[in-house]
Amino acid sequence: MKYISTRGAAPVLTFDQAMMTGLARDGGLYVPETIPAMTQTDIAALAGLGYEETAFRVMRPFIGDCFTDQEFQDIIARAYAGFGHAARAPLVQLGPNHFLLELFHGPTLAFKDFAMQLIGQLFQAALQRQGERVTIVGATSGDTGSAAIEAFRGLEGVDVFILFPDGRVSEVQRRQMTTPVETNVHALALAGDFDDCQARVKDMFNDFDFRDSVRLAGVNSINWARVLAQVVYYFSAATSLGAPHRPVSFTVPTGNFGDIFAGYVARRMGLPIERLVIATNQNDILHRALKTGRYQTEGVRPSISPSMDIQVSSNFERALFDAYGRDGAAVAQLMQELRQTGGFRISQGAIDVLRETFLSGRASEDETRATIAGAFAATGEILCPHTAVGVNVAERHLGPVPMITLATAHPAKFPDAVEAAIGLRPALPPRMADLFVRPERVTRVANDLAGIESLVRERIAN
Ligand SMILES: Cc1ncc(COP(=O)(O)O)c(C=O)c1O
Ligand SMILES: N[C@@H](CCOP(=O)(O)O)C(=O)O
Repeated sequence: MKYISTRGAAPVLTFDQAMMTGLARDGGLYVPETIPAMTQTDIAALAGLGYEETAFRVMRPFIGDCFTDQEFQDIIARAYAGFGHAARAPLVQLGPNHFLLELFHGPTLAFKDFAMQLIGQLFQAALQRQGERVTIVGATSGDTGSAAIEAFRGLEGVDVFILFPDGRVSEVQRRQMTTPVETNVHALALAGDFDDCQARVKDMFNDFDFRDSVRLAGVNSINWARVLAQVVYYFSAATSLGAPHRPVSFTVPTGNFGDIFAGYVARRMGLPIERLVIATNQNDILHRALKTGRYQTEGVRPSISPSMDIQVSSNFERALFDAYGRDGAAVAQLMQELRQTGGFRISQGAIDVLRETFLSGRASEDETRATIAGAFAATGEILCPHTAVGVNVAERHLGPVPMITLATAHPAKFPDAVEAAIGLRPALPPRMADLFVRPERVTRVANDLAGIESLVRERIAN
């Protein structure tokens, strides 16, 4: 299995090389040269299997010969052993033909744990072979950072630097990043928004001198391994509702487009997904792009679903690559236009292709609060604000095909927003009971590439 860049001008890599590389050297994102197909029989055989076995069967064709079957099975087993639910990703019914896929039973209470726990194990195995150190730099609007720190803290051979937008993550998210005591993790509060954090991370990858000298690696969903791990729960959820004999649709609370792109990959592999519905908050660039054909940034507006406060949605590039017939030069041109003018028009052919798979909707702040209140009153289920954005949009797309909305985080990560909607503060699990009394360790940084690079160099030299 080979991996190619969405901009068509970077070296072709194997799975483990693509994983350790992160962003391609032409600025693009790695994708598999071909998407492996699963037959109806392969998919039917997943029904009733445990999550780990499903994960092995779905991901195995993407790995090539980077790991033996036994190594890969052991890696998967270790990755999900710490999850707080036997099913790992349980499905609960929210209403007639509407289901919630609970993805918040991992160690940091968000869907990011599914991928981050796995790539923590994959990195460890790869680094042990190579005997080298790497420097991971990541950008977060709250959840990727805490999941990455949890997965990599204390790991031999790895330093982790996480840039988060100062004052724009929830207190639980911030404390998950700033309270671990391990000296290989570094929480950096940047004066700016998530897009600034993500742009500085990409700048570091595009500064080859810096990139090579610190052996830079990335754990954002620019890393293909992140997306791959998320493909699995689309299969586990769909087969438990009768796939491949019964199609399903998914609604996905969306920001950086990584999670929904994983659903797109599952569909391309043969999983009968009728529609993938993009649910955005008031930062609705993806919804507007689908509706109008123009991808236009507008500046981030802070919301009660802060992890989705994103305008430059990294993985949309992967979807554009396919929609433009895998024409890397065309994608490179769009991305240059985005950098220079803040937007671009999607060609008619490409927007038609995207609309065959994706629908979209936007939930306002009031609609999000009302959805949290409505779901609680009707079912007793407490939704996190991101999940509520998904549920609100999903409710407008219900039909004869079962709809599965991804519940992307635990409500206790966003107690203020939940309390404002239902008057109750959801409790953190007992293992996190002391989160609010642990001392914090954080470094404030300006939105300045050179300053951040020298801080990284200094810290890894000590
Ligand atoms: C809780 C939560 N929901 C939804 C999203 C959006 O996911 P994606 O960025 O993969 O579109 C995020 C951030 O990634 C998140 O943390
Ligand atoms: N919502 C994310 C933003 C980063 O997305 P990623 O999936 O590319 O890592 C977060 O919580 O940090």
